[in-house]
Amino acid sequence: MTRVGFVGWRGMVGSVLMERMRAENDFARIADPVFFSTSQAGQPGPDVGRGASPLLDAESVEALGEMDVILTCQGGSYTKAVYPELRAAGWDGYWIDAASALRMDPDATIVLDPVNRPVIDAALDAGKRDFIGGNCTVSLMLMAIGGLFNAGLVEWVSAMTYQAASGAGAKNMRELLSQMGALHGSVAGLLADPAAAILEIDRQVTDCMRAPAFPTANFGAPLAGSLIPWIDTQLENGQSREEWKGYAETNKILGLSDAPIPIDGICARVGAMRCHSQGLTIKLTEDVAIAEIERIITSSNDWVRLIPNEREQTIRALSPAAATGMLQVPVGRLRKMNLGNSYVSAFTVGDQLLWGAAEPLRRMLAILDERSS
Ligand SMILES: NC(=O)C1=CN([C@@H]2O[C@H](COP(=O)(O)OP(=O)(O)OC[C@H]3O[C@@H](n4cnc5c(N)ncnc54)[C@H](OP(=O)(O)O)[C@@H]3O)[C@@H](O)[C@H]2O)C=CC1
Ligand SMILES: N[C@@H](CC(=O)OP(=O)(O)O)C(=O)O
Repeated sequence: MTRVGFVGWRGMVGSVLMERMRAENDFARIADPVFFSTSQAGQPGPDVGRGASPLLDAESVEALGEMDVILTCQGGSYTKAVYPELRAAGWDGYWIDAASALRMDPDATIVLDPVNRPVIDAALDAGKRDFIGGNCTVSLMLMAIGGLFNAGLVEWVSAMTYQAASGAGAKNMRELLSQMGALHGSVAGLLADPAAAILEIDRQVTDCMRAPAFPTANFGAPLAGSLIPWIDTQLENGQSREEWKGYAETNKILGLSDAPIPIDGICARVGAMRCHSQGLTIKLTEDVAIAEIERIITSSNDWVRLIPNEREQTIRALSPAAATGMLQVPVGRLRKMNLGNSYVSAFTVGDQLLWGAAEPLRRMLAILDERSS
């Protein structure tokens, strides 16, 4: 690959991407990595092994138009503003994007290559140029149980999610910690006294959480010590946009949009930092033994980790505390449900900044390199 332009590289998702690219020595494969910024043009860019060059203006269609590939983690507003102008100016390079803006565009492909490499290859063969990372919750669900979909064993899925603060952005992660600190601070004296009444501690914590001074500017509601059962905007059918993405994006990723598999559930924000968790009810197309389901899941990609459905292993390995910062995607609590033999439960956890955001983009760049060499 010759000229690859990076936009949004210093944000939260972009920083994770940079870390991963450095760790995998990806920059060695790029002849000319070029770094852009919407706010710091002219300042020194990152040194990825060739010294630091000045940042270019991320809003300059002329400078962007020089790139063979543009990878952006800058966000949907940026994509909506810059992408149409760039294409209108005749740019026909590859556009790789973390934002949702272009995902459902008919010409765009949602990338999650351990699950949909054939869909990506077919799009490249057809001359497609837009490759977009999927919604974090969807990508993590498919990293966990994509094998069952690809084996044709899924009739429908209900996904109940427990999503981390990071999905809402860096400011929200800070706000979650501020909320935690405020709650602790409101009862620190009582906590130090083992004889203090727990119901008094609880009353003061609740008062703190409901007080106008409690920091909720970003979430709009308390998250620490509570949860928020709504993510993203409201649709007319009563779904949240995050819930809608579960159906629309899963089927697009799998190339099933003509005969979509029903997927629905409720998405909730919880006080985890950067790992999304999901409790899944899977209706199988046939009665398959749990051992066979486990075999299909474990053999579906190199990152999924089966956690036996036992208490000790589950509480040790199937949690945001265990999965954060890891590329492995643990999945467990697999069992047949009382609902009938073709109903299986599963619980999965994954780092939403890795497979949920940066990793599929990094790998798409590697696929372009692999196919060009
Ligand atoms: N957060 C998530 O979980 C996910 C996000 N996405 C997509 O990625 C987009 C970016 O998300 P995210 O990385 O969380 O956004 P950030 O707010 O962390 O970063 C976005 C941009 O803000 C600018 N910026 C301004 N001040 C700072 C600062 N102090 N430190 C770093 N950057 C700063 C940078 O652009 P500049 O250099 O131009 O000023 C940066 O690229 C989202 O809008 C979304 O579309 C996709 C999947 C998951
Ligand atoms: N909406 C996700 C994060 C995200 O950025 O999703 P998307 O890439 O689909 O906009 C969350 O809050 O957890």
